[in-house]
Amino acid sequence: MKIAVIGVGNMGGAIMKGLAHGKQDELIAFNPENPRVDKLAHELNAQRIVKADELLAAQPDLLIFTTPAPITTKVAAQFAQLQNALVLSAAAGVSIQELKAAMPTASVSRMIPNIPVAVNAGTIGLTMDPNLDEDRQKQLRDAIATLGDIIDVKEEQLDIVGTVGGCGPAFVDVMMDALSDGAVMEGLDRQTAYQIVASMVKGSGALAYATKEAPAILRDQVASPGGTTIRGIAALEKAGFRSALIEAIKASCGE
Ligand SMILES: NC(=O)C1=CN([C@@H]2O[C@H](COP(=O)(O)OP(=O)(O)OC[C@H]3O[C@@H](n4cnc5c(N)ncnc54)[C@H](OP(=O)(O)O)[C@@H]3O)[C@@H](O)[C@H]2O)C=CC1
Ligand SMILES: O=C(O)[C@@H]1CCC=N1
Repeated sequence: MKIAVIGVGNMGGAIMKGLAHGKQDELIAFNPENPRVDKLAHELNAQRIVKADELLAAQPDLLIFTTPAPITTKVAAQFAQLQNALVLSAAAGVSIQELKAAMPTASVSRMIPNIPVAVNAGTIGLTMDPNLDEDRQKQLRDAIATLGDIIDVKEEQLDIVGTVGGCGPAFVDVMMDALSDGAVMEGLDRQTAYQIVASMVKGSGALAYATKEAPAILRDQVASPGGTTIRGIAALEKAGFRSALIEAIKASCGE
């Protein structure tokens, strides 16, 4: 499949890296002049295109929009004449209706991915164009399957899915940074602290994902009676850790 990523910044670059691991696609990096994008395209063996008319001529099968949300419909309008291409937008908060106004004949679907797609461990909330026939739905799903877990959601659920799944890695990064600081304060060297913390988060996520247990049940399995963990949990409660995370989700949702 010929896949053009439109806007090769943090998310577009992560998607390109994840797709490149699959190696079965022809990738196009569409972005204004930028040496960073030239370098990435070179590393991933992707075609580099700067001008809209060149992208039209290349006739991609799938356009993935990872442009800044406020300009996405304007950018999309440049490709309105592309026939038969699938369109998948990752722009947070830009509706299918708005995108269809910019590309009236295109089939437009939306997703909210997250940065771990770069290592094929992403979480992707997907709202498929309801007018796509089964073959085309399969084509689109197969095109992004290698990037990680795909969770089908209604468009109105995409914002909250996007917040938890899309912004979530940054919240976890803050937590990992703080845990590493704590370990360094107790004398561990920083690099070892980062490795331990990343491995621990990976394992905790894998266990929760595999067992589908409520996080509270998993927590109770760690916190031995009279042990060290419950003391740490009490300290987290005192500092308002859980409340801070709930507030973070609310703030990211615009409340
Ligand atoms: N970052 C994330 O984790 C997630 C991001 N998203 C969505 O992805 C989109 C991009 O976010 P993010 O990657 O963080 O942002 P970045 O700013 O890192 O990337 C945006 C990219 O778009 C490029 N760009 C700017 N103008 C144009 C244009 N006219 N045509 C083509 N490309 C253009 C920029 O180029 P240059 O820098 O060269 O100017 C840049 O490479 C947003 O819509 C966001 O909502 C969704 C889920 C998660
Ligand atoms: O920060 C943002 O707006 C984007 C959307 C989800 C994650 N990053």
